[in-house]
Amino acid sequence: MAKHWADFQYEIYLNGMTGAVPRLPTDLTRLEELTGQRLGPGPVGYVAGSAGDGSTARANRAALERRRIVPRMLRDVHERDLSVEVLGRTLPAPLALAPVGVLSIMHPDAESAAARAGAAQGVPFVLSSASSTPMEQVAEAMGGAERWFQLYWPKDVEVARSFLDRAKAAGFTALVVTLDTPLLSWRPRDLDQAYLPFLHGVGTANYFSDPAFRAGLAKPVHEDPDAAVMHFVGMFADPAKSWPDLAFLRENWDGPIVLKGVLHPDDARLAADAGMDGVVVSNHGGRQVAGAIAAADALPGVVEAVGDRLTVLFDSGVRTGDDVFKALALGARAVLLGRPYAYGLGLDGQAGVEHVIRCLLAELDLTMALSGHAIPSTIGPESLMETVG
Ligand SMILES: Cc1cc2nc3c(=O)[nH]c(=O)nc-3n(C[C@H](O)[C@H](O)[C@H](O)COP(=O)(O)O)c2cc1C
Ligand SMILES: CCCCCCCCCCCCCCC(=O)C(=O)O
Repeated sequence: MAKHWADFQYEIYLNGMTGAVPRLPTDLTRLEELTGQRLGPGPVGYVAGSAGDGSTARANRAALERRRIVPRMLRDVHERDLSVEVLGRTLPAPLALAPVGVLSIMHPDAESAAARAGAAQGVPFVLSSASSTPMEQVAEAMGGAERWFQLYWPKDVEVARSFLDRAKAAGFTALVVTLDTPLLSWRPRDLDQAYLPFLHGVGTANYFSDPAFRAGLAKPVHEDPDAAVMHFVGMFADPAKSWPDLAFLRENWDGPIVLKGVLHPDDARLAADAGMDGVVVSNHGGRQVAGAIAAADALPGVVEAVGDRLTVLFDSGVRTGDDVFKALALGARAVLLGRPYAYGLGLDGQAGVEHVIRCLLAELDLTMALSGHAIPSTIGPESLMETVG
């Protein structure tokens, strides 16, 4: 029998019989405010902030909230199974932890704690290129659990090749290539505080530990850290890349490749034509193009264009179990969760991330059951109604 994520609800109420209450709110939309009260303005601004005036991040929420679930009754939802097939693997639920860079600004245990939380709950962890912890160390913290590596495609081809080789050797099974960050966007919350952790050598661990990266330095990192930081800034991404360049990744990575940051159906078609395995429909949580289309509004068009050729994943704005339901109804195979787990980490380390995962999936499980769905594949466009305003 598959795990019933909703059992977390019983657990909480039963613990309450001894007077215990959860350490963190179970309404995950409250985590941002709580994090703001407990952590410094730099880290909180960096994580909670968005591009421009925040309109894309708001649009992400609005596009999900505008769509309402149409529950069905008397459909035998006693036994439920939330598992899904993603990139050739069976996941226990349609969820992965999105790549979130520089997690040490939230908690000293950073990516290792978040990865362990994912591993403990069976949820894949996607490690950012811009992590505070080298990929090998995160992999070790996870044991044999499912992990994917997110590539910020370095300008230097030897560093790119080295990242792919290291990720493969460290047991990362899928490559998630982020396309929407060839440059850092205009982020007023960070600009107003002149806050960018990378310039202090935080979030650069994969680079500073990389032999090909180090080979390009005149002096070792510890002797001239500022030069190492500037070397990182110069090679972090490459705005000159175009679609034919994807052949390099296909030649140098033998597992599944997923392109993250796709919003236009034609880009999704180009991804399929380039031999990719999937796309993440995402606007980077509203952090890159101010004024961009909401990710949930982009999802149906991408699914229609390539749903039969590629695995379509989704992120940007997911905060609740019903948001996950809506993304599935719009055609996503699974969702990636961003900021909420970073807040959980900031508030309570690994336990905080596990709390976030368990709340989200318990709410999804209950939303499915109460709407007449025992498995994700029965959820479809007819499960939603789009409302106006
Ligand atoms: C603090 C922060 C750092 C991020 N770092 C990365 C990153 O290194 N690589 C990447 O592909 N996406 C990164 N993202 C974007 C997430 O992977 C994801 O697309 C986004 O957070 C989803 O939106 P949500 O936060 O509304 O769930 C980052 C997001 C945040 C909030
Ligand atoms: C001397 C100033 C240089 C500014 C250029 C900075 C280049 C480094 C940018 C690293 C960005 C990592 C992004 C992580 C992420 O995805 C996010 O959303 O944040």
